[in-house]
Amino acid sequence: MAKEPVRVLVTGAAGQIGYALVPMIARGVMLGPDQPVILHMLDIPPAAEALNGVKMELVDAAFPLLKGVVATTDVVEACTGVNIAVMVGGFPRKEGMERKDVMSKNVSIYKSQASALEKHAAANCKVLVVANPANTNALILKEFAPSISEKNITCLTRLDHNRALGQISERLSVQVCDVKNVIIWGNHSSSQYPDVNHATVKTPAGEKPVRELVKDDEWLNAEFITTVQQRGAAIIKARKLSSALSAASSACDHIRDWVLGTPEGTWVSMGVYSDGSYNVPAGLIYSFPVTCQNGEWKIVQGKDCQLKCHYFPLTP
Ligand SMILES: NC(=O)C1=CN([C@@H]2O[C@H](COP(=O)(O)OP(=O)(O)OC[C@H]3O[C@@H](n4cnc5c(N)ncnc54)[C@H](O)[C@@H]3O)[C@@H](O)[C@H]2O)C=CC1
Ligand SMILES: O=C([O-])CC(=O)C(=O)O
Repeated sequence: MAKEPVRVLVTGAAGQIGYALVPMIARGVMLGPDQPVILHMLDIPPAAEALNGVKMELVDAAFPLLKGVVATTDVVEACTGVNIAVMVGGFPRKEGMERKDVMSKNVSIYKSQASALEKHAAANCKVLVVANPANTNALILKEFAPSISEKNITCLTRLDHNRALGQISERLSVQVCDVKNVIIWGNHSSSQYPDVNHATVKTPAGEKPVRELVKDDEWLNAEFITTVQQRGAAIIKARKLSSALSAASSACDHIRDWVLGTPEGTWVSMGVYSDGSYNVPAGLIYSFPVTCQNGEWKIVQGKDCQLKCHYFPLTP
């Protein structure tokens, strides 16, 4: 029997990431090739015409899994009945800005959208915050939507996780799908700590530690880390726009693994509500290694890393 459609909200849907993300969702990249979806797209009134253009293109693309499109500038209409909310709407940072520089612009947006989600989303709605500063916006959303379970509010650090996998794969000339179990600790900002100390590569002789194969601790402890930390800025410098394609793809990875589960023996990085694990103060939204099963994430324990403390002063 065909599955019931899942309603997926994308805020900022007329923007760069939105434009890359909505066709991925409609193609089944986020929720699987047998899961019908109804897309809810929200943007602000000045972007209404562009948003309508995106809706027209979604119709024109004739996606078999797409069972409906709500394109609106009304936050209540956008949030009503949604099962998954991907919060992309906001002001992006430009060249030369840190992510914290867009905080004041984005905080007020997250307050009002939190209330609408709390009142109108489906019970158990899962929320992924992408807009910067992502950890802070997620925390604000949690504050202003107190009845949404803290287990259901997350932020995107999967892009940083994927960037770390990509750097290792390039360095070793191996397939990215053979590299696993990097960890992004902390914030989606330049204070994050990309950690390869538990990461492995699948080789014909079995799984080998990344450090053993790279054989260059100096690179792993310095250039690798700063490359991942600064990758967003490098893309903005090159494109004059933020990393829309990879952010959209990573948002799909984040929700897919959360809903459908992480593969056996593999963890991923997600910004989640800290329960005090690894001495991270409870109540912060912090990126940890997690595994997912039955629609729930769980922090992987016992992967302490000595270097982590250097990155502890959290900046948004
Ligand atoms: N967490 C991550 O890994 C990444 C996060 N980002 C962040 O994602 C956000 C979106 O980036 P882009 O799509 O490149 O920006 P964009 O400027 O192309 O699109 C943002 C969209 O949000 C809309 N918007 C503004 N205020 C809104 C509101 N109150 N309600 C609904 N929509 C609203 C704008 O009209 C625009 O269409 C930015 O904050 C960016 O910094 C970008 C890349 C990676
Ligand atoms: O760097 C930015 O502002 C956009 C972003 O978050 C990223 O690409 O990681």
